[in-house]
Order: sequence, then C-alpha cells, then structure tokens
Amino acid sequence: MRGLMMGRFQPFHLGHLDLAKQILDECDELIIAITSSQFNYLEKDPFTAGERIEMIHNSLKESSLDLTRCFVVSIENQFNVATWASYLKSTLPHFDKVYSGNDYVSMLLADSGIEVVIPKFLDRTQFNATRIRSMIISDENWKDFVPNAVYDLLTKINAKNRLAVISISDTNPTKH
Ligand SMILES: Nc1ncnc2c1ncn2[C@@H]1O[C@H](COP(=O)(O)OP(=O)(O)OP(=O)(O)O)[C@@H](O)[C@H]1O
Ligand SMILES: NC(=O)c1ccc[n+]([C@@H]2O[C@H](COP(=O)(O)O)[C@@H](O)[C@H]2O)c1
Repeated sequence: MRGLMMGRFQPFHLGHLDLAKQILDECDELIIAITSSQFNYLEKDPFTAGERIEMIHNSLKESSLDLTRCFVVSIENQFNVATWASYLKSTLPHFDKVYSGNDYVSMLLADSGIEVVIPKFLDRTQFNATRIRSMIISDENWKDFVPNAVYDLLTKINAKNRLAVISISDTNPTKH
C-alpha cells in the first residue's frame, strides 16, 4: 500500500513531517510530491523545486525515517484542472490513496475515482508555511516550527534575504 501527500512545501515544516510519519505508520511506502515545481523566487513560492527536495530528503533522514520506503518527487502545476488527476496518475509512481484535508483537492480526486484520506493535522494555526515565511522575514523565532535540517538549509541559502527582496521588489511579477 502506497500513500501520497502533496503540497508546495514553501517551506517543509513540522506539520508536513508529522503527516509523513502518519502515512508511513499506515502505509508501506510514502510518496511526497512537491507541487508547483516550476515556480520559485515568488512571494508564495520562494524556494526552487531542488531546494524543496533537499529540505524534505534531509528532514526524513535526520528523523531516521526509512528512506527506502520514501519517494520525493516534484510535479508542475497544471493549467487544465479537470485533467489534473490523470496527470498525477501518469507522472507519479503508482499510489493507492491520497492524504489531503483540502475539500477542493478531495473533490477533484474523488471525481476521478482516487481514494482520499483526511489526515490529522498538527495545529495549523502555528504549523503553516505562510506564517513561517512571514516569521522568517520579521526575524521572529521560527526555528521551532521546522525540522533542524530545514532551518540549516534556509539559513545557508539566506532565505531571509530572499523573502525580503521578493516582498519589496518592483520587478516581482506577483506585484503587478
Ligand atoms: N499543520 C499541518 N499538519 C499536518 N499536515 C499539514 C499541516 N499543514 C499542511 N499539511 C499538509 O501538507 C500538505 C501541503 O501543504 P502546503 O504545502 O500547502 O502547506 P501549508 O503550510 O498549508 O502552506 P501555505 O501556508 O504556503 O499555503 C497539505 O496537503 C496538508 O494536508
Ligand atoms: N491544477 C493543479 O495543478 C492543481 C490542482 C489542485 C491542487 N494542486 C496542488 O496540489 C496540492 C494539494 O495539496 P492540498 O491537499 O494541501 O491542497 C497543493 O499544493 C495544490 O496547489 C494543483
């Protein structure tokens, strides 16, 4: 049995790690699919697909999760929403069920005959990537909301500067 979780993971946080553990408890194998892989250096999508793969791989490794049971892959956002589920089936390794608490995603997948499981969430008011991005910019203590491996990577690439520049840049396409 293989379970799939998807998200932009901008950045990957402890709520995401908790979900990965839930799936590994319930399934033999886990696929983590990084969505919107073609977007980066944007306010809601600051990190590249490659950086997000590293965040996730390093986080699973430092938690001593069995990497031989995990796939970490990236997929692009699709213009045609109605064919999104077929795209997932053709692009990802085979999956048996998808873990998602999003009604919109559940509807799209259920309409295509894909089983959806609603996961338990770690307090979403605290563990959400939007909040963590804003804490990084304003220099609040965000270290406790992400795996150490993510903290190390974001510090190494100077995420604070990237987020700050993106949020004020006149050339940022999301500002127009
Ligand atoms: N606190 C959490 N606990 C458990 N799972 C979570 C939590 N937050 C998000 N997830 C799961 O992770 C997946 C990816 O979420 P996503 O990357 O959109 O995270 P997010 O923190 O909500 O991001 P953003 O705030 O940037 O929209 C979602 O399918 C959701 O089910
Ligand atoms: N058209 C598309 O490519 C499309 C459609 C629906 C969801 N998604 C993405 O799939 C992911 C699903 O995660 P959630 O279960 O948290 O909503 C999100 O990152 C969302 O952006 C992409």
